Amino acid sequence: MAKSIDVSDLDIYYGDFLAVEGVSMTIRARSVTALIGPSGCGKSTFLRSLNRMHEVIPGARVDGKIVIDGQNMYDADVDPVQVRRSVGMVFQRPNPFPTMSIYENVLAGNRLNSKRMPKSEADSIVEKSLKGANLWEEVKNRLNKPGSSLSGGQQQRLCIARAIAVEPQVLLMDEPCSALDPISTSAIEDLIHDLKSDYTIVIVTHNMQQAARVSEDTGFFNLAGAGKPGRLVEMNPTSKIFSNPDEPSTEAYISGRFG
Ligand SMILES: Nc1ncnc2c1ncn2[C@@H]1O[C@H](COP(=O)(O)OP(=O)(O)OP(=O)(O)O)[C@@H](O)[C@H]1O
Repeated sequence: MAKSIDVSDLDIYYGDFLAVEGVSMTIRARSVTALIGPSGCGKSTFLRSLNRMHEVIPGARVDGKIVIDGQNMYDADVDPVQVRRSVGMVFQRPNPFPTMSIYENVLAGNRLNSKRMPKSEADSIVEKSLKGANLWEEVKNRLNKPGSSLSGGQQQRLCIARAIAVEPQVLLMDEPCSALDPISTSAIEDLIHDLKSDYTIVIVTHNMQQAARVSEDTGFFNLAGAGKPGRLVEMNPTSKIFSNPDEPSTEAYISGRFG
């Protein structure tokens, strides 16, 4: 079940360095939220805080709340491994396990999480996930070939299949198309469109057209100045951000005047 996410007063640190300050936003369930802004304003840092990947960096921490389904993910009794299971992530560069088969790549998260699984159940997860990632038809006859035998765009769809195989509630995507050609990018964008009926999706992108094409809501992050933390300047429906934003700096950024 897709869930909405309520972020309040979130500060994100690397040691003493405050990288992102005072973010509050609601990310709607079953919709796509795009995060845009100039380099270094903290988009990826914020994204990683949404599934507690940020804290794997020594000294990294957050203050504030991220509530999913009534539960603050940063409460002391919440297991970060469980959070990462329910909030999946897809990275900039496709990162399938290169020597592992396509079949085993899809199951990698399930194998980590669970007990032994009957072959029939594994087969059905693999088929369902690859269908969900729009990759099944292309690979169904070569499931035992290595993940590295696929094209870059196929590898990224394989990573999406791996992420959805554990049935997360939320899917985070950090510039998922930046290493892909336009045709593969278009396939991933179509896939994002299909996936949003089941998942809450948050995507970081440098590509304004992509944000406009795929998302319902957009958050614009910016730095108040050199050495200052990144902040969420404006969060609004994507159509408004790209036609009539509230803030002059959003307008300046989307019209290419900086960043
Ligand atoms: N592992 C780290 N340790 C210390 N500081 C970091 C680390 N990762 C990022 N930062 C700093 O945090 C700030 C935000 O970086 P982040 O990568 O989140 O920005 P971004 O908006 O995603 O940038 P880009 O668009 O270039 O990917 C930057 O000042 C960056 O130097």
